[in-house]
Amino acid sequence: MTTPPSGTEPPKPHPDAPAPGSALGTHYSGCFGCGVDHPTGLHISAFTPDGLSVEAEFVVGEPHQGAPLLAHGGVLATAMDEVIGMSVWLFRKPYVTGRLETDFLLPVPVGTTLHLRAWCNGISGRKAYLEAEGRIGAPDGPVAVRAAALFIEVEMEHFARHGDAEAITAEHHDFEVNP
Ligand SMILES: CCCCCCCCCC(=O)SCCNC(=O)CCNC(=O)[C@H](O)C(C)(C)COP(=O)(O)OP(=O)(O)OC[C@H]1O[C@@H](n2cnc3c(N)ncnc32)[C@H](O)[C@@H]1OP(=O)(O)O
Repeated sequence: MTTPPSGTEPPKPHPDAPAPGSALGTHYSGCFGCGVDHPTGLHISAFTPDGLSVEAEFVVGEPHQGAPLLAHGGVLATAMDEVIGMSVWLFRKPYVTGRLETDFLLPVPVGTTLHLRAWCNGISGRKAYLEAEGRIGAPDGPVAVRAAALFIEVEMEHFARHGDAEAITAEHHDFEVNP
């Protein structure tokens, strides 16, 4: 379910994608993954090297423990969800996570800087097929976490109907999507 149908091409950069090297802001200051105002969130900040993928660092701290001095798997899955969500926004449509598969390959000690990367393998209709990885200590360090995801395109109305779309658009004018 997270593999694109055969024949699906990897996407090209959207004409309005941020320029290569651009930092990506938070989509909502209260977001648990990237919100700058979240008191206990992951505070992930990211950039895009190429308008197609996202890179970020996540420092695993004591609030993220599962076993003593080791990261909680659910926190690591959240970090994967976040960078994948940031990467699919490069295509300038709102998406939500439909399915998120996570492989935990190595324990991640508190104090680790996890180097995250997310990219899109293809978009078919409303479905975007994405992957992410988290490497320990360096961009070419050992892979500790891998994720594959299916994100589903929604209308902005999804956030208004189920949540508070105005809170997003008030902070982030990129989200004033006019389909
Ligand atoms: C403004 C931007 C803000 C960005 C925020 C990013 C935050 C980070 C990412 C997240 O964590 S998002 C929060 C967690 N996710 C959710 O809350 C989504 C909850 N689920 C839903 O709202 C709906 O189930 C969903 C919008 C995903 C789909 O409902 P729909 O009624 O619009 O579509 P439908 O159920 O017909 O599914 C469309 C297609 O996707 C497929 N699909 C949907 N969910 C699936 C699933 N879980 N696994 C596999 N396939 C799935 C479905 O089979 C179908 O395939 P086909 O077109 O081939 O028939």
